[in-house]
Amino acid sequence: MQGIETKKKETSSRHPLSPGYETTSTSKQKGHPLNLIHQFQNVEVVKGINGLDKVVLRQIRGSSAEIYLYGGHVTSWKNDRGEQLLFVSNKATFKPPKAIRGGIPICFPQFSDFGSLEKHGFARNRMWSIDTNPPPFSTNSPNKASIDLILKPSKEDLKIFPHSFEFRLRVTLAPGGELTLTSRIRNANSDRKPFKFTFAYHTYFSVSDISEVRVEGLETLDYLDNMHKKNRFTEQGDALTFESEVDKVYLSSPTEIAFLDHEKKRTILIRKNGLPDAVVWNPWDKKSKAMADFGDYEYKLTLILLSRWYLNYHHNYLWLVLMPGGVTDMWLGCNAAFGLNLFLCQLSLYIFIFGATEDELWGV
Ligand SMILES: O=P(O)(O)OC[C@H]1O[C@@H](O)[C@H](O)[C@@H](O)[C@@H]1O
Repeated sequence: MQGIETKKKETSSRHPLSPGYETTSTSKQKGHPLNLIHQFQNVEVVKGINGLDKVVLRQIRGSSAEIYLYGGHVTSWKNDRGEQLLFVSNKATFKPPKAIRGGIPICFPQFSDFGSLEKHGFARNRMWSIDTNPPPFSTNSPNKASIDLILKPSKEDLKIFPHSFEFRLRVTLAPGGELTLTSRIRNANSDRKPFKFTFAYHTYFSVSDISEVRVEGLETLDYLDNMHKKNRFTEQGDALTFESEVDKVYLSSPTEIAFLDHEKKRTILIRKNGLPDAVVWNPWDKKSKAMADFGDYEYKLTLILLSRWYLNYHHNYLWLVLMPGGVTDMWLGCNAAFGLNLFLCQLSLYIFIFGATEDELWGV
């Protein structure tokens, strides 16, 4: 009884994009702020696991995506058949300060443990906020469901990373179910100093069985093998398949990578921009057992494919340097298609590209 009353009170007093808000007939009344911002029509903010706020994006044909404000973390991406395309561990804690295991963690301002910050940086375990007044979309893409999340450093963050920044994460779900994440990072230092950072989308995809998966687009590339002292090798063969632990960093990887799941008869296409490295990681059985928030056999159910800015050439890694007032965009688009015919998928990818150019994404 108490709970119901509280919810009523909160719902009526809150902005439609604030936590706890649900789309009701009342919210659709004329003049309601929700009706004034077209791109918010398919957006809902609800309570997720452990009471954490999450944004739900929906498309009319049935696809959806979920983003936790904790970490600016995409935890769900479903196609119009309702099939989950991302992996989240059954053991994921959804409890700060631990990052959520699975989905798409954002690694910023540091990738891995190369630097003085905590591993993979702090963005994945901070609370992000919703920007209710984001830059507009251009008129020829009115049907995208989209949310802009913002992360700015707290006083505590500035003690360990003394740079003022604004990180805008735009998550977009197109009518065909394509998911796009765009990260716009701005240097807001008032002392006019540049800062440097590394970055990654640490994407955990859901697969039927890792041994049934083939990755295309990385063959013949040079890679650094994290399992062999980061030594440099050249990939041989047609496509990547999996039969043991893998942790490889492909250098200068193409903007398009695909993986095919034979059992699910599904192809996922990944298109990235501003992210030259592609990391393929699967902990396999031994390492899985050592991770408290990862099931012993869940390595079979996920393909972890990171798109990152890091460029580690035998430890002489390059940071991305951002000048004062400067911005940089890095985006990742994923599109799921049925069947294992890459040509057909590329066709749909190109439709996707024309449907979501960078300019269009930012409405410029
Ligand atoms: O457990 P974390 O901090 O999420 O890191 C997961 C993994 O991230 C990968 O990027 C690294 O290559 C692995 O070595 C690491 O174990």
